[in-house]
Order: sequence, then structure tokens, then C-alpha cells
Amino acid sequence: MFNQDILNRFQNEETPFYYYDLNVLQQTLDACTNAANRYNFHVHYAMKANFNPTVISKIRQAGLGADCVSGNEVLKAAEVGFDPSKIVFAGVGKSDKEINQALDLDIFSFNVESLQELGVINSLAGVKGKKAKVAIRINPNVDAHTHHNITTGLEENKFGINQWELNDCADALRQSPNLELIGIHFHIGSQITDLNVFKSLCVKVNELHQWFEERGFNLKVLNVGGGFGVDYHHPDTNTIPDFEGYFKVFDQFLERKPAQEIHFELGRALVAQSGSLISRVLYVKNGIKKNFLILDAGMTELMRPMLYQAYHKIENISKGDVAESNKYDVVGPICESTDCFGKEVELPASERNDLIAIRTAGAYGEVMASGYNLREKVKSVYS
Ligand SMILES: Cc1ncc(COP(=O)(O)O)c(C=O)c1O
Ligand SMILES: N[C@@H](CCCC[NH3+])C(=O)O
Repeated sequence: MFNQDILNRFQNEETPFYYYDLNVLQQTLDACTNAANRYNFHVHYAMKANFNPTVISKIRQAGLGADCVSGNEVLKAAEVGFDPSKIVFAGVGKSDKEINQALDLDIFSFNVESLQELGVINSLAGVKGKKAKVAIRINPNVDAHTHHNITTGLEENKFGINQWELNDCADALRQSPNLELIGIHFHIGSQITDLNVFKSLCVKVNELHQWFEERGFNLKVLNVGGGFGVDYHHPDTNTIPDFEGYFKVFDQFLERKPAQEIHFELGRALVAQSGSLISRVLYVKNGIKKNFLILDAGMTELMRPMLYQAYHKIENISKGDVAESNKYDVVGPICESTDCFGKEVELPASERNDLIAIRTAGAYGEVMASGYNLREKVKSVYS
């Protein structure tokens, strides 16, 4: 990924920064849209994964819709040119202000996460003399077999409406003149690599789809969310996720009516491999039990390893393949003991000023950066 031209360019940049390889991003988008088009599936990009302006503008140009989780994401999506008819808005805690902003934009759908929220959207739409399009986000109680902290579709999770509330939900919809039910929505978790999980989701969606049809609701949309994972261990040899295999599962196992639209909300799978966090070694500290590489990037720039014990491949891109290697705990400068990107990482013998790449950082990296310790906002570089 890092040829000599790029390395020369990096030498002149102040670190740390996010590097986005826009070719990788384009290849990923092409692979996704080609596979989705084959099945006539609609993909909305989950903006929460990365709302860097250059990245989202490329995604918009690829023709995807936007899946938003806050009023500001909805506004940003519209501002960068996503057609409001392709914007959906999920989230367990939509404020009145956020709902009103989305109503003003006439977005495609509110993915509603509680009975109470249905009532609030009905009232706010009524005040504006509008009919809001809604999809019911149902908690399907399907185990995503991913990290506990990024599972969203189990009964213990706060997301979506529980199945035992669906009768009340159907009654509320019948009594809400300012709502139009367009579909049902699911999202069971993130970084899912076992496709059987999606098969189980399809079985559940079919069951709940039928439940609504039996009660006289004609669903235009089945939205199965996102969650498709990437290979954090092999960013160079398994760069583009197998979108074809992923969509095929839904084509095979989801029962859909001829005019019905199938919607997806992919985030990580589209952007993760195109981004790396680039930093410099500030100090090498050799201890009795441990050697530390102290970087100029920390948990304030990339929080995933500290928050989820997530693995990211770490490379010394200044040294390349040299014979002598050492084991290091690769840490940041932040005043927290958990500020560690990886323990006992095998790297070439490293020195002050070497450039270190932390790979597969294009999703939930830059967007989760913080200003803790009064750190500067992290910059971006593109090629
Ligand atoms: C409702 C919803 N849709 C889509 C996504 C995108 O997930 P991912 O980045 O795993 O594809 C998320 C995040 O997990 C989400 O909460
Ligand atoms: N932020 C998480 C994913 C959460 C997805 C949003 N529900 C991660 O870095 O893996």
C-alpha cells in the first residue's frame, strides 16, 4: 500500500494523520455497487463510520444513499448532496429538534426505535401538516457473534422495538394519521464475519415480514441494516470484502415480494481498508520486562484498540523488511495506562522518527477522535 512516492510524501507531513487511499475506496465502492446492482439491492452508507468530507463525497458520487444517526449527520448528508429521498435516520434518542430538521428535509424514512418515538414523530409531523415515512426498527434477538460491545440486536441491547411490543406498535400505527409505515428495519451488530449470522437474520425478517402482512400492512421496504465485517489481519491481501457472497445470502434466504425494495446500511465494509493512521515514533523505551514504542498518536486519534481491545495491524513503514526484529508494546502519549495500540507487537528494530502505520483504520477511526489532553484535531492526507 505504501510505495516510495507515498513514503516520500509522508516524510514531509506533520504526524499523526489519517491517510486515505482513494483508489482502494473506489475499488471497494465499485465492488459493492456492482454486486448490489446484480440483485437490485439498495445500499445506504452508514455515515457514522466516517464522515470525512472527501470520503463521503466519493461515496455520494458512487450513488449510495445515507444512513444517519443524528440530526447533524442528516444535515451533513443533505449538505454534501445526498438526495433526501435516499436518507434514512435511525437512533434510539432522536430529539424533537432533530426530528423536525429531518421532517423539513422530507427524508426517505425515520427508523423508529420505540413506541414513544412513534407518538412523538406523529405529533411533530402533524404540526407541520406532513406525513412522515417510518420503518419500525425491530430487535430480532439474533446473536451477531461479534464483540459484545458492538452487538445491537439482542434483548439486552437498547436498540429497536421488542417483538412483544409489536401488537401495540401496529395499533399505534393505525391510530397515527401523520405516519406512513414503509417497512421494517433491523441491525444486529458490527464486524460480522460469519455469513451464517445473516442467514439467521433473514429467517427472522421473513417471520416478522409475514406478521405485518397478516395484519394488513403492505411493506415497501425490508431494511436489513449493515454489520458486514472486514479482515483486520490481512489489509493487503484481503482488501475488498466479498460483497458478492454477502448479498447472495440475502438473495437466497430473504423472501421478498416483486416490488419490494431491500435496503442495506453498510459502514465499515466500505471504508475501513482505505484508511490508515500514520504516526512517528517519538521514543523507544527499553525496559527489563518490556520494550515500548511511544508514538505521537494515541487513543485520542484511534480509540478502537482501547475501547474494544480491537486488533489493528501495526507496521513500521520506514524500515520495511529488515532481518532484526523486536517485540514492543506500541503506546501513545496520552495520560492513560490503556493508551496502547498493541502488546508484544513484532516489528523491525525501530528508532525515533520511524513512521508507523496502523492499518484498517478508515472506519470508526477519525470520527471517534477526541480532544482529551487538549490534543489537536487529527489531519488527513489523500492519494
Ligand atoms: C442502525 C445501524 N445501521 C448501520 C450501521 C453500520 O454498521 P457497520 O459499520 O458495521 O456496517 C450501524 C452501526 O453499527 C447501525 O447502528
Ligand atoms: N464503533 C464501533 C462500531 C459501532 C457501530 C455503530 N453501532 C467500532 O469501532 O467497531
